[in-house]
Amino acid sequence: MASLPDLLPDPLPLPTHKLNLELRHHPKKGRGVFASQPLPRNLLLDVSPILLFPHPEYEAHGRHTRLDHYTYRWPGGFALALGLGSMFSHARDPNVGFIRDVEQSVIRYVTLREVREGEELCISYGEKVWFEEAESDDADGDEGECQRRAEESEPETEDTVFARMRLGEESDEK
Ligand SMILES: C[S@@+](CC[C@H](N)C(=O)[O-])C[C@H]1O[C@@H](n2cnc3c(N)ncnc32)[C@H](O)[C@@H]1O
Repeated sequence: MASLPDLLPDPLPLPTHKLNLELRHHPKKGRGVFASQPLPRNLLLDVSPILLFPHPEYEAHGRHTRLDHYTYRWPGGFALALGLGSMFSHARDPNVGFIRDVEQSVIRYVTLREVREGEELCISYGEKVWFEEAESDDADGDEGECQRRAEESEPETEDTVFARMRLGEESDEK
């Protein structure tokens, strides 16, 4: 996950996005989404359409490929978030929550608290992840941090609880 072709610019600005965000490469995490501007809490960051792989097709093919690092559990199969949705790194204390909208076949990503300029935007993939979690001070120090120090975090309330909708919450596999 860590390799990035030499010719790709890093960081890569996302000028067509309405917010000032960019993709940055981390040696252990691979690419992730960073805020290039301060963001308020409860801000809709992205509405990512999903591509659904029905169970039989996924079990026969997708499960055995890199796709399996990206998919969300979804009624009827597994879903790949198109666009920014597939680029968010994992954090145990995420600053972004996601809501699966099954009817519209999209996932909405919303900030759970204020985000500083330069902070990484992370969701929670769940309790059990399938990779060795990179420490926030591995490479970028504070710049790569998804988590604020506890004293700076807002207390969890009912409207932040959707961050607990884990990627693969119904499964032991993810
Ligand atoms: C949904 S993808 C995220 C985008 C990915 N980083 C990329 O460059 O395409 C999930 C993968 O990112 C990596 N990853 C995400 N969060 C991580 C973390 N906190 N520590 C280490 N690796 C992480 C893992 O390799 C994981 O399988």
